[in-house]
Amino acid sequence: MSVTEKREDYITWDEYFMGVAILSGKRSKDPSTQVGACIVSQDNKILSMGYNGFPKGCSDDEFPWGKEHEKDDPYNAKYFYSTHSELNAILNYRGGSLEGSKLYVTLFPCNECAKAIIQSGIKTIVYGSDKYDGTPAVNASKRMLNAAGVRYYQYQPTGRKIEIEV
Ligand SMILES: O=c1ccn([C@H]2C[C@H](O)[C@@H](COP(=O)(O)O)O2)c(=O)[nH]1
Ligand SMILES: [Zn+2]
Repeated sequence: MSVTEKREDYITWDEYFMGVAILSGKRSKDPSTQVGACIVSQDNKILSMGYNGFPKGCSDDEFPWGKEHEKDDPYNAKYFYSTHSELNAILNYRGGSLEGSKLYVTLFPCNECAKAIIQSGIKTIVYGSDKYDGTPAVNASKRMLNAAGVRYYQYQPTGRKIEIEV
């Protein structure tokens, strides 16, 4: 029997782009927090993706992944070295302007990412976790995003399970 009706259980744009951001985060080698990002145009085209990791040439096997020495020995902790997923997504874009685009990201952007987001022209952020809400970095981020008129809202999970075999 041939099927002629349109499928109705296809995923929404938000599920699609947050799903891509989550999948991108699966590339991260960070043992504690994996973050993925996906930048989308106003007409729903994926422009760029990124995840948190060390810059090119900085070996995942040689640079430190720990965070416990953050205060007493920052040289041997990850924070000086990891490029955040949002910044990687912005830097990975080779097509020109990101003006008016939308960012899907699995963790609320820090203050450093907020600066890059604002300056690149991204106008909307859809974020997943806000686990660092209330920290100085996220407070500063929200302060700048609010001042710059960048809209942000938390992704509401639909509970849909998407299984892929790779
Ligand atoms: O805006 C952000 C903030 C953080 N990240 C990355 C940077 C690190 O690799 C982890 C955070 O590690 P913790 O162990 O949770 O401190 O997340 C990011 O990509 N974007
Ligand atoms: Zn950041």
